[in-house]
Amino acid sequence: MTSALLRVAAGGGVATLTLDSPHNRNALSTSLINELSEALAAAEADPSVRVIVLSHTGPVFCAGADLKETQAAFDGDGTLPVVPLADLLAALWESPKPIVARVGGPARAGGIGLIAAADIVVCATAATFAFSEVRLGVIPAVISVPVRRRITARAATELFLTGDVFDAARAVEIGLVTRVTDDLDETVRGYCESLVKGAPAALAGARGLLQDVTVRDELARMADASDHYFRSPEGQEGIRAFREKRAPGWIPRPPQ
Ligand SMILES: C/C(=C\C(=O)SCCNC(=O)CCNC(=O)[C@H](O)C(C)(C)COP(=O)(O)OP(=O)(O)OC[C@H]1O[C@@H](n2cnc3c(N)ncnc32)[C@H](O)[C@@H]1OP(=O)(O)O)CC(=O)O
Repeated sequence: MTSALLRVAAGGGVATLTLDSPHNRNALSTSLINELSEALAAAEADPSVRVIVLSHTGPVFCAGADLKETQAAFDGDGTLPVVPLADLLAALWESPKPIVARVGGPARAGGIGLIAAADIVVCATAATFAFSEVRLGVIPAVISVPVRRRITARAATELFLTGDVFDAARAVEIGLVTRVTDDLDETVRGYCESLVKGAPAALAGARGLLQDVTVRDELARMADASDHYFRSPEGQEGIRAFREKRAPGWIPRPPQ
């Protein structure tokens, strides 16, 4: 399956799902999320596929939730992508097949959710990361579910609260990324060659050792929390400011 937003290629036991919406930095629209979910299900159902690679075209791995689509939802003409994103992250987390992420450039917010759900993450030296949600008036709710299972609590606290950009070396240090290299394709190929040597049922079982059964329920709860913040006055101001390319104007107020 190849569509307007996603390219799918298979060969040598590897299915590569390539985010292909470089004009908006592979932002996670509902359509792209649904296409990823369908391609993931197809790869899982195909016995010739032993390993799944998440990749991208363009300079950016993934800019997180599609903030322009989000605005359309506020205007009554669209949907928020957080519920389908929660379902996609649950499916990635529970997949019986190993997943390798090939990250050639920046990842932000929801894009880091995809990375955290992968088993092995190979990134370029120039890749950068940020949990930018609080700067937009929203929270890293859905993505916190896989991310908190990868990185230390100290790092999650610092990075979720500051929203600061961090580099590839820091991403390895905190456990988000497996390997930093400028030989991205060769390194990904090497991991895939190792993974296809494993017995399929044993690989699924080994992956299962690292999965915990609470993830799907937690993701559903976090999708509700995320939806709340996206629709809040702060969320709407942050996203409007992004669209209008200006700094948001936060109005201090007591907690709700
Ligand atoms: C899942 C949950 C929350 C979220 O995910 S909230 C989303 C948070 N995402 C961000 O804060 C990223 C915003 N984007 C950037 O910071 C930068 O674009 C970039 C990723 C660092 C790339 O920079 P670059 O300079 O290469 O590109 P431009 O900024 O010039 O963007 C080009 C083009 O793409 C549009 N765009 C970028 N990001 C998005 C986006 N997220 N949604 C929609 N569109 C995006 C940008 O507007 C430009 O378009 P033009 O029309 O050309 O202006 C919540 C939970 O976890 O629960």
